[in-house]
Amino acid sequence: MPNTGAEGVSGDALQVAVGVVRDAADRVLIAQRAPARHQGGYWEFPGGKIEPNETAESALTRELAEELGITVQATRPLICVPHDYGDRRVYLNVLEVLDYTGVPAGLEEQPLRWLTTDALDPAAFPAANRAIISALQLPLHYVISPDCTDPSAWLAGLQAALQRGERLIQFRVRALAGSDRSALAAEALRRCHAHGARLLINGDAALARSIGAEGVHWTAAQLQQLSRQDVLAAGVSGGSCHSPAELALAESLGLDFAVLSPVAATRSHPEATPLGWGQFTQWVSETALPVYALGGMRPDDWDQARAAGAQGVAGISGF
Ligand SMILES: Nc1nc2c([nH]c(=O)n2[C@@H]2O[C@H](COP(=O)(O)OP(=O)(O)OP(=O)(O)O)[C@@H](O)[C@H]2O)c(=O)[nH]1
Ligand SMILES: [Mg+2]
Repeated sequence: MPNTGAEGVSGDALQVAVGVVRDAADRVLIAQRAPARHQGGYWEFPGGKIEPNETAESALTRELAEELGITVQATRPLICVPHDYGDRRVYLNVLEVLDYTGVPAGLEEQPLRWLTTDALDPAAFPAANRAIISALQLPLHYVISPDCTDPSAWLAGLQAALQRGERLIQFRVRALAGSDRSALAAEALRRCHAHGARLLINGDAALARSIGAEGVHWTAAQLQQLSRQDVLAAGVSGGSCHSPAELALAESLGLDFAVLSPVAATRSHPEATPLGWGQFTQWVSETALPVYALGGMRPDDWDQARAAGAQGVAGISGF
């Protein structure tokens, strides 16, 4: 996992290991921080400071034994979140606990709750946790639609993706205009909702609003012109990024996630120089946002993307 321990871009930030513990009903465990502690009163995911000789996983194993009385057996990185509280800079290394023994109990008298990920309200958590909650609510795949010349073939492709289990779709249709385009978007949204999937409209907040889509996918050019109000009004916001500066802008605008490309060479953008996983990992470690890897990705590449610090993979062909 990127940037665990005292080295790297996080500088002198306090390194913290944070765990997402699930029950058999797939609810996640949260605990309330005592009033006198840093960010006291807020709810948190259990965890604590990483000692100098520990990895994020070994620190989490120790903290969850101390705080909850459980034994962690297996973890997987979810997201890393750098955050500056003003009085303290933290770098949260968030791990999903895939397997544990024991029954979690509040051994430090902290109140505990189990919630579905949909029920997690960022306002109840420290500010850094907004990114963790976004990551928990976003799937491993982000499907970007191909352009549309034949609406019935296009809809059949969408239907196949939904039937395969895809749950986050970007409507990226530029070859149609006017009522043809809005009718296709409305039909796409209807089909998405029939499968519990969310639809983001590429570059067109007005269309998203008029059909009631979940949100907008902003182009890199649009990010340069946007305000935080535009982002708030859009619902769920994703954005296209190609550099650390664009990732920082997306984060400061309050987007929910970013897509960083191109990771590998692609036919759709032959002129662009691929980042490779090394550059990708470095840049992603510096942003709090969940980031999808785009460019030459296949659906099965999600675990390699996760290991590089990504939320998952995005793509058009093959998805
Ligand atoms: N455990 C945890 N810490 C978080 C979360 N979000 C967040 O910003 N933090 C910050 O991470 C820092 C370290 O966490 P901690 O206070 O649990 O550390 P710890 O268990 O070692 O506690 P201690 O200070 O009692 O020894 C705190 O500044 C806390 O505000 C979260 O979801 N879980
Ligand atoms: Mg703690």
